[in-house]
Amino acid sequence: MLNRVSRSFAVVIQSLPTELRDAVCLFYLVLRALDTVEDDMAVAVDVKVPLLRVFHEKIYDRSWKMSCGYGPYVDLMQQYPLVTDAFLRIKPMYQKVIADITRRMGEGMAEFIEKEVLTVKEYDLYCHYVAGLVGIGLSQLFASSQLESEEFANMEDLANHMGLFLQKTNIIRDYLEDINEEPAPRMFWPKEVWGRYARRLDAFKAPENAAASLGCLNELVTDALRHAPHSLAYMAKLRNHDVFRFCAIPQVMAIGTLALCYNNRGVFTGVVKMRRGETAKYVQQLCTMADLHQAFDRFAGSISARASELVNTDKNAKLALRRAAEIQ
Ligand SMILES: CC(C)(C)CN1C(=O)[C@@H](CC(=O)N[C@@H](CC(=O)O)C(=O)O)O[C@H](c2cccc3ccccc23)c2cc(Cl)ccc21
Repeated sequence: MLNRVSRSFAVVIQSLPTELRDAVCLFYLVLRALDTVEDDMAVAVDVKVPLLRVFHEKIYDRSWKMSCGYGPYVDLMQQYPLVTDAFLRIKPMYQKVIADITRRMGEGMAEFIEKEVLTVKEYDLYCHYVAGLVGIGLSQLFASSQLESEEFANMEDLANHMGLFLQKTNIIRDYLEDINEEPAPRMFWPKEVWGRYARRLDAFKAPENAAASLGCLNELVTDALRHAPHSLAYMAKLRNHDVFRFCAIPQVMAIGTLALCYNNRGVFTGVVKMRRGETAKYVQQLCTMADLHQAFDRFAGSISARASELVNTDKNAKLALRRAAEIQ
């Protein structure tokens, strides 16, 4: 099931120590199911909101399943009792972490079903709900398994930054995929930012708005870079090699994707993704904090180089230079 819903990440989960692998795998599948409910536009709001809020109880109910979702997730939802059977077999202390995060995330998603992301504060709050909480839950699983120290049971701030870094990168990268979504695109770019560059968010697709689209894109990439030093601080505390790789690989992919996106019109015309060859290289060679700093330095350096060329035309270029310097 896991292999069908994720590509490279499934490999990374499977390299976790046995003690954690099943718990993290189930955490991922429970979150995927919750995300499938949130994303399914065919589910009426007055059904979806209560379901998001009660989902943390459904994950204990062997009879629960649902016909919703798209692509590989339809199977996941139809065969959900398989996930529940496995969930009920892991240790109760792991079940509790997963259920508590699912409850907090479901509440947060329900809050945003009928609310647009307007301010950067709401942008951070939405990303906290859908990704920051994942980091908080993973940290609690790491602590409970005793593969990492007790301090991870209570590291909400740094764990939250880990999630925001990944989620903001996805939101920035997926502009075109999200804006072309039928029937109603759900956009998460904060209006407080894009509203200073255009009257409508879809205006960035038009070539005549290229300069405005790049100004907005660069500001959002610069905002996402804010989280990188905290992600590095979080990962520096990890002691288990497999847990470190599990956390570090998505973070390196994220800063690599941000470097690719910076000042790149490709974000508005096609799909911007790191090449498989490049990602494979990071999956192989990422072992130590030195490797991690080297990877972050490389991508932060690439953003610095381009930002320094924009200092005279892009009002955020100086801030981008400062943010990148904090990382190097
Ligand atoms: C929204 C998200 C960023 C949390 C999704 N998320 C991640 O992005 C995956 C990576 C992933 O799914 N990559 C996709 C590629 C892609 O989506 O572009 C793949 O198929 O390889 O990693 C995260 C993830 C991994 C390790 C540590 C984390 C700390 C805080 C928050 C999330 C953390 C994840 C861990 C768990 Cl348990 C559940 C979900 C996630």
